[in-house]
Amino acid sequence: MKRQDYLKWDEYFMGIAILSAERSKDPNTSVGACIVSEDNKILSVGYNGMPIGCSDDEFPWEREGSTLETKYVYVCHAEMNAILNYTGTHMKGAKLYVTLFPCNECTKALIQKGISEIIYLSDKYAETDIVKASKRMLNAAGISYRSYTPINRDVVISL
Ligand SMILES: Nc1ccn([C@H]2C[C@H](O)[C@@H](COP(=O)(O)O)O2)c(=O)n1
Ligand SMILES: [Zn+2]
Repeated sequence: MKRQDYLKWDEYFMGIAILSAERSKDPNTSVGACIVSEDNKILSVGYNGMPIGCSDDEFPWEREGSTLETKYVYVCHAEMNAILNYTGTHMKGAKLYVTLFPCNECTKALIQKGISEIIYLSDKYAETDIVKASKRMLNAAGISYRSYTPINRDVVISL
């Protein structure tokens, strides 16, 4: 009889998004993303981080202060990195697994790339206009989004 406690697709791909987030240097919010084809092949992964050539040690990670001394104007979002890291030709019909609901800017890019479903872990900024704008665009574009249902299981990786 086959193993019964294998990871189901949602668990596997959200697990990869969570693991990808562990690469982030953001001290407040680590985000991971995993883009998966219609037939459950991983197309790309990403996490939030500074652009290539912009040192993690020199660019700011502050949340508050003058605009140029906060992270927001520099950091690449996990979803944007996942899109940009993809080296294939098309992602039409693909799904996005992401640990935090996409912002409006990433949502525009996800729509334009043909993403058909978003599965997210946290929606902690749901009350912000940024996320409200994302949902408005996703609703208009007919793209579904759903909250990942945790299975309350620990998967331990010893490194
Ligand atoms: N969907 C998102 C939303 C945000 N991010 C990044 C941008 C920042 O590095 C961090 C949020 O920082 P906070 O304001 O919570 O201190 O997460 C992303 O990659 N994807
Ligand atoms: Zn974004």
